[in-house]
Amino acid sequence: MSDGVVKVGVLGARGRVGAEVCAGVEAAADMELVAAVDAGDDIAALVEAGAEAVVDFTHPDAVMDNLEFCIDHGMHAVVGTTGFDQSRLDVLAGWLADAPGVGVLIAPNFSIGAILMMRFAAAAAPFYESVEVVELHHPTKADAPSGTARRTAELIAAARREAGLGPVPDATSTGLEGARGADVDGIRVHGLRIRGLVAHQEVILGGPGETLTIRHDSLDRASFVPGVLTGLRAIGDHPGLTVGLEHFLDLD
Ligand SMILES: NC(=O)C1=CN([C@@H]2O[C@H](COP(=O)(O)OP(=O)(O)OC[C@H]3O[C@@H](n4cnc5c(N)ncnc54)[C@H](OP(=O)(O)O)[C@@H]3O)[C@@H](O)[C@H]2O)C=CC1
Ligand SMILES: O=C(O)C1=N[C@H](C(=O)O)C[C@H](O)C1
Repeated sequence: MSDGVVKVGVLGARGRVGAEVCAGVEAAADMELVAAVDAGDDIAALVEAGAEAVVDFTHPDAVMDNLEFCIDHGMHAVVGTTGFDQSRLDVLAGWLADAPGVGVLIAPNFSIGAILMMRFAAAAAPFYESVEVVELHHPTKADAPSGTARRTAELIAAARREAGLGPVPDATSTGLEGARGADVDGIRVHGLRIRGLVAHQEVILGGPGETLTIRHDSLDRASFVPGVLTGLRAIGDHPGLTVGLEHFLDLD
């Protein structure tokens, strides 16, 4: 980074998103792709290649070991891989406390539209009695519900609490288990897995006589790349743990 060119390593480089990220880094004038690592490769290649910042789009089961390695070796990390609950974030914060100067960005979604969708949903939440989240993805997705849906539900729940709203109305009903989706912080989240889809989400809010639907569609994984590059450009100046790309964007 000293000469203004970030030396980047990518973990999950042969995956659906990782391959797009490699192409984006190679096309960026202020970055150099020094290591492309996938399952079965030696992660030490990142150190040997002199990577300053590492992008991780791997798997929820792999990402913590990868991050421990990166932090131990003084490399910043920009992470799209999902599966981060509070206990994982606490572990990361603990590792980072022993690695001054190292920055890690965890972003549930790198697409600008998804970030705005979450923001709009949180802004609308105090005005509606009812709200549910529906995420729709390709059937080879590793996790359910999506990281974005979890984060959206948490943001909505926080906005409702802040506004003094009670629980969403829902008669205690009997029926098939699962029919009402998952409960994330009191907000119902429904996951659909459909061949042909990429990554999509609707937030449906309702009050007396009206509904508001906020929808975002990632139609191509290229939608995640500009956000990843933004994260790579910013992470060296943000030591410690950052959750959400919105902290590196000028949205106000
Ligand atoms: N935050 C965001 O904006 C986005 C996040 N994601 C998330 O990113 C993750 C990856 O998604 P996607 O690209 O679709 O998944 P893919 O399965 O297409 O790609 C993951 C790649 O990582 C490889 N891999 C697995 N373990 C390791 C490891 N320890 N080291 C290096 N490489 C490894 C896999 O190899 P193999 O197949 O052999 O296991 C595969 O090539 C998921 O958690 C997904 O939810 C996805 C899109 C956007
Ligand atoms: O696996 C995916 O594809 C995606 N994962 C992320 C998530 O779980 O939110 C981001 C986006 O939805 C695509």
